Amino acid sequence: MNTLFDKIWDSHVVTMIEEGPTQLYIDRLYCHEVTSPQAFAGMRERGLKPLRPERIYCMPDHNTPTHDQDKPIEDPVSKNQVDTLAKNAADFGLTHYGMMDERNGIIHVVGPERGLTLPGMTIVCGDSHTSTHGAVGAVAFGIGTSEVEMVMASQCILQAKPKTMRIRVEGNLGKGVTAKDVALYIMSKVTTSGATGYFIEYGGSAIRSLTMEGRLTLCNLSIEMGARGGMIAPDETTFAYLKGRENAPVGEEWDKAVAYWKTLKSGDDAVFDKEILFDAADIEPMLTYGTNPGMGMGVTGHIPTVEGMGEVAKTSFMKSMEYMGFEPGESLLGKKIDYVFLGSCTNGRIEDFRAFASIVKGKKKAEGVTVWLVPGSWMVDAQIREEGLDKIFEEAGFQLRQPGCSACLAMNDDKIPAGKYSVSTSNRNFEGRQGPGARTILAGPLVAAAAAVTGEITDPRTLIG
Ligand SMILES: CC(C)[C@H](C(=O)O)[C@@H](O)C(=O)O
Ligand code: SF4
Repeated sequence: MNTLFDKIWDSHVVTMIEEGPTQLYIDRLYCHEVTSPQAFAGMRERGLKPLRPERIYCMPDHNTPTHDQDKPIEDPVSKNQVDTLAKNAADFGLTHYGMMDERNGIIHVVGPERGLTLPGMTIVCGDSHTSTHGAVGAVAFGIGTSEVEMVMASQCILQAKPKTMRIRVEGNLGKGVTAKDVALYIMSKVTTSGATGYFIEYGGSAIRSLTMEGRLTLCNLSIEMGARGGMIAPDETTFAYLKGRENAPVGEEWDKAVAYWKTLKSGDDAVFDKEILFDAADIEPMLTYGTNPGMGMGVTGHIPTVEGMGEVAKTSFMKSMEYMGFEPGESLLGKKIDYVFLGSCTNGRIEDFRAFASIVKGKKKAEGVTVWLVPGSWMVDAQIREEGLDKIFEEAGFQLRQPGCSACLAMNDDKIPAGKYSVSTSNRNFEGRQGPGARTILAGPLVAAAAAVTGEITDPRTLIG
C-alpha cells in the first residue's frame, strides 16, 4: 500500500460498500459525442439534472471531419452525433467546446492542455483512452455509457478497486527513441492482456526524463495492455507544464496546489501487487507487424517465426500475418507503404509535430504516399504555426488538417482504403480499425516521418543528423 494510486483513490472514497464496489467521488467528467447520447437520454427520462455541471466538459472529436469545419458536416450520421452533443450540453447547462471553438480538439489532448486535468484528481470519460490523463498524476479511467449517466447525476461512480502494478524503466533512452517506442516496447513484453485488472504507475529514470507530452503518450497506451489506467507521479515537469494554463490554479491557490501535489507520490515502502522492470537501453524505435498493439518489434527486428508456438497461438498469428500481408520471420525495413497518419490522442501533441518536422525538414514527401497530419487540438495547430512547423511541412509537400480523431478510427471521412499500408501514430492496429481491410503499422512520430519521406519502412536513426 501507500502507493500514489491508493492515496488519490482513498481521498475520493465516499462510501465503502461491504464486499461490493466503492462509491468514488469524481472531479471531472469529460463527454464526447459517441458515448454520451444514451446517458443524456437516460437523464431526460428520469428527469434528472447534473449534480455538479461545472465539473463536466463536453466536446466532439470522433466524428468531426478534419477539413472544412466551418461548413456543415456532410456525413449525416456524424452531423447528427455532433449536433446532438451540442444540444445536450446546452439543455443540461454544461460547458461545450464545439467544432471551430478554439478550445476544441480530442478530449484527451484538450483536458491537459487547458489545465482541466490536474494532479490528484479522479477523472472519467466514456472512452478507454481516458488513461491518458493519468500522466499528470491523476486517477483517470474509461467508463461505460450507463456509468456516464451515473456520474452526471451523482458526481460519483461505483467502482471495484483495481490491483496496482509498477512498471519501471531505468536508464537513458537511445537516439530516436520516443515515448511511443517505450510504450510499444513495454506492450510487446507485457502483451495486450498482461495488465488486466491493474492500475499501472510508471516510474524509473527513463520515465522521469520524459516530457509531459511523452508521459501523456505513454499513459494513453496503458489501456492497450488491459490496464484500468496508468499514472505518473507529478514532479517539476508536470508543474512547469501546467503553470499558467487556462484552468490551472493561480497565485496563492497555485502555491497551495503545488504543495499538495508534491505529496502525491508512492512512498519508499509502497507495496504493489506486481512490479516489472525494464532497461531503457534495450528499446529501439518500434513498430507493430500484427493486428494488436502488443505485436511490436524494433524497427530493425524481424517478425517472429511460428517455431514453438502452440496451435491456437499459431492460428491467430497466421491470420494476422495474412491480414497484414507479411511473412513470419521477415524484416519490415524497406517495405513500401501507402499512408502516413500523424495524430490521435496518442501522438497528436506539439512535441509529436516537432519530432516529425525534425525528420522531414529539407526533405520531400515520397511519391505515391498520402500523408495526413492532424493536430490533436486547435491549440496544437496554433503552436505548430507559431513555431513555423507548418512551413517545414508545406515545403516538404505536406498539408495540415483540422483537429479531431481522424484516421485513428474510421468514424469520419479519413479512412485508409482496403489493402493499403498505413504507418500510423495512433494506438490500435485492429483489423479494419482505420477502414475495412486497411493495414495499420503502429509507430512513433519519427518512424512515421521517415516513412513519409522515403515511402517505405525506414529506421529514423539513419535520417537523424
Ligand atoms: C468511441 C470510443 C468508445 C472508443 C474508446 O473507448 O476508446 C474510441 O475512442 C476508440 O479509440 O476506440
Ligand atoms: S484519437 Fe483515437 S484513441 Fe483517441 S479518443 Fe479518438 S478514436 Fe479514441
